[in-house]
Amino acid sequence: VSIDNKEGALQLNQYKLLDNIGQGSYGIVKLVYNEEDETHYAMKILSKKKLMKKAGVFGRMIPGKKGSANPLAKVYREIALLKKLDHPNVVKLVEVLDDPDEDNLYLVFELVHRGEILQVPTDKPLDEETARKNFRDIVMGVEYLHYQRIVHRDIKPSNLLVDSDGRIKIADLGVSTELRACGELLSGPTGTPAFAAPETTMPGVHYSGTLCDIWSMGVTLYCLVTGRIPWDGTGSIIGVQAAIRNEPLKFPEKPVISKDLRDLISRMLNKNPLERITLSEIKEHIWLTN
Ligand SMILES: COc1ccc(C(=O)/C=C\Nc2cc(OC)c(C(=O)O)cc2Cl)cc1
Repeated sequence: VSIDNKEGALQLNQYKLLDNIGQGSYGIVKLVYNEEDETHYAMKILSKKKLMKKAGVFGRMIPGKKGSANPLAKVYREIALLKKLDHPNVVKLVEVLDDPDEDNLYLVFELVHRGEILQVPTDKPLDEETARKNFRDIVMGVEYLHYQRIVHRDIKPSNLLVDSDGRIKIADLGVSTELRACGELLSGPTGTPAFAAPETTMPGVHYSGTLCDIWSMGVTLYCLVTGRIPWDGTGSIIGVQAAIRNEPLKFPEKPVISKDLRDLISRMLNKNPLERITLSEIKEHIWLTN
């Protein structure tokens, strides 16, 4: 990876780095311009040191030594898997730039032109017709990920990107933390507290990752049509988790939410994962089919 400073803009190989377009716990996402194919992309910049800490291994990375228990091997395997994912409602990883001697890892994704679906909180939530169109895309994308044995574990509006023809692509496929293979039971809190299922907040409780994604989709759908999160427990993480576990779901007076949509959201936000609506049941729900 050659880094140089052509006329003040940072250049990585054939990519000219432009504005910051995304920011999160994972790092940053920059708009980049590929001079070879004259196309813009989104480049997510990850720190290997941070990844290693998250992968639970400390100390120095052994650069390129064969067969070494290279702590980033897991991350590289995950990236290789993500490169194979191909679905219209999932962001497309096109290239990974990695210089063994450098701390940064650069993931190049196809640019999803209109960016995040909605900032929360907002006083301009989506109308139900738009939310229905968008949610159909989200359901298809999540169904594909679950089929590929990937549990997202951090579904929320900021990870839902809108492309130029209004279609939704799911982002943050988990490479910034350990791979999510569903089927295996998971434990421990992950993702964003306000969007995390109650069962993930109980210490030592093992839970099914796919059912947690359904919960997060429910919180996300609630956000899309109300502009707010359902439980905000005075802002502290413990407060949010307690509210999610104990407080009943309430809908605001305004905007008015249809009976069918309230029914669907309530079934996705069932605090008991075993009673929660499943993906195939969601696909048959009257709010999505009528
Ligand atoms: C206003 O115009 C805009 C156009 C595009 C964006 C944008 O792309 C933002 C984030 N992007 C991403 C984030 C990811 O993780 C957190 C991943 C991933 O790791 O899967 C992939 C992508 Cl692309 C923003 C504004």
